[in-house]
Amino acid sequence: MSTSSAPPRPQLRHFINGEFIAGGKTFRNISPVNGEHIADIAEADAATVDAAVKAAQSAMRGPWGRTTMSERAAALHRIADGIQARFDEFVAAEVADTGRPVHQARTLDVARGIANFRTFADLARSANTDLFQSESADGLGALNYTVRKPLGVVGIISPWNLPLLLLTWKIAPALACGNAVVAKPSEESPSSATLLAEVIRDAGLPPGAFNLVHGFGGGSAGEFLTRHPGIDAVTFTGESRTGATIMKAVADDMKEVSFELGGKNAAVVFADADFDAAVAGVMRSSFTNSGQVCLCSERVYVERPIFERFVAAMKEKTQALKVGYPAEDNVDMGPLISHGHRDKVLSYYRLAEQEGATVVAGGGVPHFGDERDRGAYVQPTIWTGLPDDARCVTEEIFGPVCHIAPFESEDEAVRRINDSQYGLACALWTSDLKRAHRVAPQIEAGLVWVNTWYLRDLRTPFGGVKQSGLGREGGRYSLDFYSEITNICIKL
Ligand SMILES: NC(=O)c1ccc[n+]([C@@H]2O[C@H](COP(=O)([O-])OP(=O)(O)OC[C@H]3O[C@@H](n4cnc5c(N)ncnc54)[C@H](O)[C@@H]3O)[C@@H](O)[C@H]2O)c1
Ligand SMILES: O=C/C=C/C=C(\O)C(=O)O
Repeated sequence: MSTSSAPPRPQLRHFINGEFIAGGKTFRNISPVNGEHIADIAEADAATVDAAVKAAQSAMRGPWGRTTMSERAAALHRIADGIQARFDEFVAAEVADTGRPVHQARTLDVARGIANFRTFADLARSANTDLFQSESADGLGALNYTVRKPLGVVGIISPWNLPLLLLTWKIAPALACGNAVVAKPSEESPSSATLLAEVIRDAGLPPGAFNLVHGFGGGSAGEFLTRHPGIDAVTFTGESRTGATIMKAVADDMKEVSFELGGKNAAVVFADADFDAAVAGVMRSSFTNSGQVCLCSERVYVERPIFERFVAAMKEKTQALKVGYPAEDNVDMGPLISHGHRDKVLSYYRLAEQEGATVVAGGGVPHFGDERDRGAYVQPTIWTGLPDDARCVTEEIFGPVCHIAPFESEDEAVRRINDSQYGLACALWTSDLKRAHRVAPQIEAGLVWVNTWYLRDLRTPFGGVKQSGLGREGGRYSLDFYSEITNICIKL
């Protein structure tokens, strides 16, 4: 087809001080479904990031810095209304960038984008602060109370795996607490963030309250943002090693940081579990979003008496997964985010065989015989037979793959689950709730689900331990992170 008849590709621009601006350099947005060039994205240089930070600082000195909590809550609800009104456009944006199933984009990604704004609008409006009636030497006492004030300008850096969900998970509380924001989405998933900037503009936030810059990490927009002296706090979601790099970048300025990092999460299935529920749950926690969720289970431990039966059941269901186009009926899995990420995942597929794995299912690339063969698809994969110290059992792969191993006792399972540099999430399957209450607190992780996975109450603390993160966000934990808290003592 002649390119002259092809529709013009979208040009995705930065959003600074209430206006969309193009940058000098651009980079390509490539579809992971068929490898086509679908958009061009402006790449922010240091001057562009500086303009965004200065716009945010100016907003803090202007109308946005003088808003009340109620005014901000109303603004967040208007943003949620705006996403709702353009729901299908947000779905299309997420699907174009990531190739995910349309039904997932609808029921998870965009739905949570709306929920994030509504949750923090309501939380901010209803949140209390502390008050203590204190004793004093003269017996007359004192009152101690706290006030929350904005941090100032918050730099938000987000990943590509749940683009809108994870970006709004940070933007909503940051704005609710009265901060101004400069956000940089992943270079792999710029589209829904750009649409969000339109919605925020149309919701009437003052210029500079929210700013969006596109680009890469080191030596590009991400690093320019974290190193900018006008940034008061950085909230980052991404790989652990990136978190360490950012921590070094902000150390001299002692900026507040919140890190949501990598994981090598375990699922543990006891023999007394509801077998079918556990199989269905581990299928979800292994293959949702092509395994590209930080909470996914790449390590599965199954109590010996049901191990063979469990592996057979997982094999059957994994081989039955429908891998295909985002809009196909009943599609279970789309491609990975990019050809580069696919090459990383396939390198682990090869490594597993070198490390001695038994490939129970998958292990390669599906063949479609059409344009999808130019996409970033891999087969959902199951391994057994690897030792706990195998790289495929210790390193985060971030793809549709899990290793299943048997265990003999509860104590052994806990020891092996905790033998990891990561500590983000764990899914525990048992019908014995005394066991659940006994085992869950022993797990070195920020999040433990029992007889479910990725059931989210946005008021709860969310975050990881060890290499999986620093701090907690969610509910009042977000309000505390995105606020400066002052304690005031009044002598009576
Ligand atoms: N714990 C969580 O809640 C959570 C959630 C989602 C994803 N993740 C993790 O994120 C990773 C996948 O996402 P990814 O590949 O986008 O991660 P990544 O670390 O490669 O990139 C994340 C973001 O950081 C930016 N960045 C990269 N280097 C930077 C630097 N030096 N300075 C500033 N910014 C920089 C990128 O441009 C991107 O916007 C996985 O490890 C996954 O476990 C964790
Ligand atoms: O890929 C990681 C998913 C993180 C999810 C959240 O932060 C959330 O559900 O709020």
